[in-house]
Amino acid sequence: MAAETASLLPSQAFPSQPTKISSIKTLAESPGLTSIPATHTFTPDLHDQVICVPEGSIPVIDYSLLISGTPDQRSKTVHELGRACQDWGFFMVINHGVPENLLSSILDGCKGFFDLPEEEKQEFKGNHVLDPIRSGTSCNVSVEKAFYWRDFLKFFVHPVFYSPTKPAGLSEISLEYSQRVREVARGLLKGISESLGLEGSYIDKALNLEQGKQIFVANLYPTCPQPELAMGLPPHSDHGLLTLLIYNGIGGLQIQHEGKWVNVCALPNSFLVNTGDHLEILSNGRYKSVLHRAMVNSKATRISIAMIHGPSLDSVVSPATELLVSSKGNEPAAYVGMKYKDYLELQQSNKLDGKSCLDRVRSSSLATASVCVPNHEGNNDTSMIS
Ligand SMILES: O=C(O)CCC(=O)C(=O)O
Ligand SMILES: [Fe+2]
Repeated sequence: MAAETASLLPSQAFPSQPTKISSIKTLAESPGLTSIPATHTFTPDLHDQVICVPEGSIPVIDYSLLISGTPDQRSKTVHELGRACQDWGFFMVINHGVPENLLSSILDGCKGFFDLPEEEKQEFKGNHVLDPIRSGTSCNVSVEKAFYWRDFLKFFVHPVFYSPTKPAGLSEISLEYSQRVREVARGLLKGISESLGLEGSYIDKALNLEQGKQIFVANLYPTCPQPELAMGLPPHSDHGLLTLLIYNGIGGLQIQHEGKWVNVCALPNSFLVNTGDHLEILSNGRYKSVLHRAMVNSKATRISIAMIHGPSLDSVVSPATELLVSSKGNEPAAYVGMKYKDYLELQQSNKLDGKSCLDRVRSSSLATASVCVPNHEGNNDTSMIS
């Protein structure tokens, strides 16, 4: 077993075949582990400068004002949402109405999944990026060169609800959690539509959110003996419109703001929300998706749950035409239309690499670039989008 070998060998002698390490959890729990395998080592420049921003600089949105505030409070909150999306691509949401005990139960449920014996987790391994339930380690071990200090469980919860059948109770709690979070995401997207000068229901209708894809992603970052050499998740943007994230009180999320990395600490009982690539596309670049990454530590295991909210799989997403025409003249569309399903496959089948997936649908890159859309056998067919 990889775990037993791991404690006996120096880091250079770890198996170069990453698939031998079935989970970081097993590896991290191997007795006497003092170094990490070369396969999981990142060059230090990824741990570049992190800055501290003054307390209170990260935008906070009071959801209750958006839903049941006075007209003045509502329009002020819509304005704040717009500023947060434009200046940060990131904000915290308080007073969202999702009960605190549901947040702790869902985090416990995910811990229960990661604590299952390896063979039981393997039952939910999945093969293809669009399989409705997948669990594993790193991100996409077939294309990555260095592997992340992270195990994951992903499952699709809308429009059709899937969930692992183990551990007992996870399915029920994740159904309730998904529904409650989805409601909040739709409320936020309504406010975001308005902040763009569009009708409140614009995004909902244009991207068919009634059938919107919602993906539950649980991340486990075990303690790491050399956290300065490891990466929980490398810099990336999320593919959807909005991601709502919670975690178990152990920090590690960093977002990029004005070119610098900023540590994020959630206010108690809040959601951390980041804007995704499809909000950037729809808004024609007014609201850029935020780069973020997850760091690991040597003291405590971190669990996070990212809930990704995207368009329906069949929606072809392009910039809102209403944003391209104004009294000042026409603005060119900065992105070409692509079916969300194809984008999702593209991003999930490639290594996580900043915003490289979004770069492929930028209009400016079209003259020179071709777009690789993986087929269902996982091979890459190169096709030009036009
Ligand atoms: O664990 C975190 O804080 C970030 C997770 C994340 O970025 C993701 O799952 O896409
Ligand atoms: Fe992410």
